[in-house]
Amino acid sequence: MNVSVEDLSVAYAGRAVVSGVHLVAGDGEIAGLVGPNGSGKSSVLRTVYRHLKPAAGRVVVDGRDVWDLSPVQAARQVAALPQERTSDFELTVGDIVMMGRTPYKGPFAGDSATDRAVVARALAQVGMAEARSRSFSALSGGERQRVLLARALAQDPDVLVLDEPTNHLDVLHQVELLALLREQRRTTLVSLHDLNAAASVCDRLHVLHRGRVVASGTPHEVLTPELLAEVFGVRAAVVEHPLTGDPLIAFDHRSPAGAAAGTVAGDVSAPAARPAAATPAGPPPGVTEPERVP
Ligand SMILES: Nc1ncnc2c1ncn2[C@@H]1O[C@H](COP(=O)(O)OP(=O)(O)OP(=O)(O)O)[C@@H](O)[C@H]1O
Repeated sequence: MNVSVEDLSVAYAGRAVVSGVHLVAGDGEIAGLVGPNGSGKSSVLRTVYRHLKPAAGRVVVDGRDVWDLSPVQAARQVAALPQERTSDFELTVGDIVMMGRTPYKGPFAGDSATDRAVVARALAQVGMAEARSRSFSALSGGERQRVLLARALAQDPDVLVLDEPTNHLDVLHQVELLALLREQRRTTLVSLHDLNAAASVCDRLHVLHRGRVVASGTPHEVLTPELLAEVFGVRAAVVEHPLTGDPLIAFDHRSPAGAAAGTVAGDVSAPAARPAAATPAGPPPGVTEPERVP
């Protein structure tokens, strides 16, 4: 099932933070949203999982604007792992994941055998089957994250929306979560700060900068040293991953992009300049000049 975000604008209390955004996730594709802090990734995703109404534009799933659907229809189509965290801390892990079955239950209906089987499967998929009776509040941040992903999977949606799903996860659990996403073959929109993770898991990337999409394409097309300098303000080489062939970004953790001039390579004592992205000189090839959102 296709998702397309068309000419989307988002505002908080009248202040526009996202403007004129177009992006797509094709049927069964994983589309990644990447961009610096505050670039608008969560705001875009909130409009897809109906947490936030667009100021303008549409979010179209399978040909229909999600904002025209009933809450139950929308919940069967789109499930989210949001950044807003649940406050239902007194519930057990099983209770939390069972919430994902709500769109399939009649009023006052109990849990069916199917509901229980789906919940058990979702917990097993995220490696939390043993924790089913534990209190959600007693879990670590990473464990909670995996339980909330299980809740989204139990919702059996056509479209998954995941806002920073690898937050709090150790590296093995990050790898497992990304592998699980790939296995799902569900249309997925995911925001990720880890660009190497995004390069390996996403079929398509959309780069947000100051509330606008400045580049879209495959990870190979999008993740260039020029874009990384311009948008993220970092110096990096992009090489081929020796194990997977995916783009592998080797960041220069010693100095930001703007510090290159006058800095002796390897001399960490040299003073660092401000990142280039703070005062962009012009767009790199293939990158549309980002405009400031008023
Ligand atoms: N609830 C809110 N009320 C007011 N402003 C908000 C709210 N949420 C986000 N913003 C503002 O909107 C802009 C975009 O924020 P958003 O969270 O969408 O960015 P992001 O790319 O997801 O950032 P991050 O990578 O830091 O999570 C920021 O300037 C932020 O301060």
